[in-house]
Amino acid sequence: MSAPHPASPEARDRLVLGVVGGSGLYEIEGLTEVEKVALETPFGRPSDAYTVGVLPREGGLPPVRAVFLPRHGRGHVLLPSEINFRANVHGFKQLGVTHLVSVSAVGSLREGIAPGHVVVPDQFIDRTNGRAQTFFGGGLVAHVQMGDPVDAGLRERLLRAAEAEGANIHARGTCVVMEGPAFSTRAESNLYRAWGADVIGMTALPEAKLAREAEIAYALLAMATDYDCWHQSEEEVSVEAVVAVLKANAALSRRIVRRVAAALPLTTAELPYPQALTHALITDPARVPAETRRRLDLIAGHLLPPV
Ligand SMILES: CSC[C@H]1O[C@H](OP(=O)(O)O)[C@H](O)[C@@H]1O
Ligand SMILES: Nc1ncnc2[nH]cnc12
Repeated sequence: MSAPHPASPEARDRLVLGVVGGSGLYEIEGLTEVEKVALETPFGRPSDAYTVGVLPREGGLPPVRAVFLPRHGRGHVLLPSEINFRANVHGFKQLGVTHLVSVSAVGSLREGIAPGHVVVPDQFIDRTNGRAQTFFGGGLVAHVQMGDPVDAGLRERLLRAAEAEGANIHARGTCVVMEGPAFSTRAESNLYRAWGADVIGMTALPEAKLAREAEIAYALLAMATDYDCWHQSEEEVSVEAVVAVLKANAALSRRIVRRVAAALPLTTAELPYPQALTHALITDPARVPAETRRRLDLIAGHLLPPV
């Protein structure tokens, strides 16, 4: 599926759903007209080939275009620190994705969030280090807003879908994103709890920041798998425990994604996405090097007047 340039009225109107699958979610169900698309981007190669197809919509509406990518690659071969988040998000943008649902396995930092529960966070705390956080640089500077890092409309749809699936839902929450790959120490886990954080993962950032720069609406479906290591009477987190819960979580997250797709409107007029770059660029366009213009064309080309 080739996407029209984002500056074209067609691209800014057509709603395309992206899904990035985390631990345990390496494919989604119900896609038809399936095509595998392997892409290169100016930022390198994404985690895997994208699966592009359509998902059914309810109410007799035509199906919605959907694009899936397993974040850690097929067979879960990439560490969180090895994921090329820029390439992944750029690839979604190339394929015309306007709304991105990110599914992630997280540890719970709260008694009331039990393994198997679903959290739809509205805030993040960034504890990653050394990851490329931006598409910008090389002579073009932008600062996007991150006060509300999650798209309100898409969050609402995730919540409604999770509710309809009978999930145990937490309608908001703060997600700490750590570098990993080792899980937290007990002192760190208790520190994050004292900061007011509710869940902890390793991948939602810089994914959410890059989606914002790419003007893609982003929301996180955080599937709790364990109590990390702070809980006095629960087993400390282990991959074995996470994987056991993940199996059930993956089935639930697939059903939630299908419900979100089924209820999506036809166009972005009804479910708008962030025009995050409109007031974010600060560089004098005349000073932007030609090579940087080329590299950032898909992300910012619609806002750079020709020189
Ligand atoms: C297998 S436990 C740790 C691993 O799981 C989560 O991955 P994802 O966010 O892609 O679901 C967590 O962030 C770690 O990468
Ligand atoms: N306890 C935990 N810490 C960080 N990431 C996780 N993903 C699943 N459980 C986790």
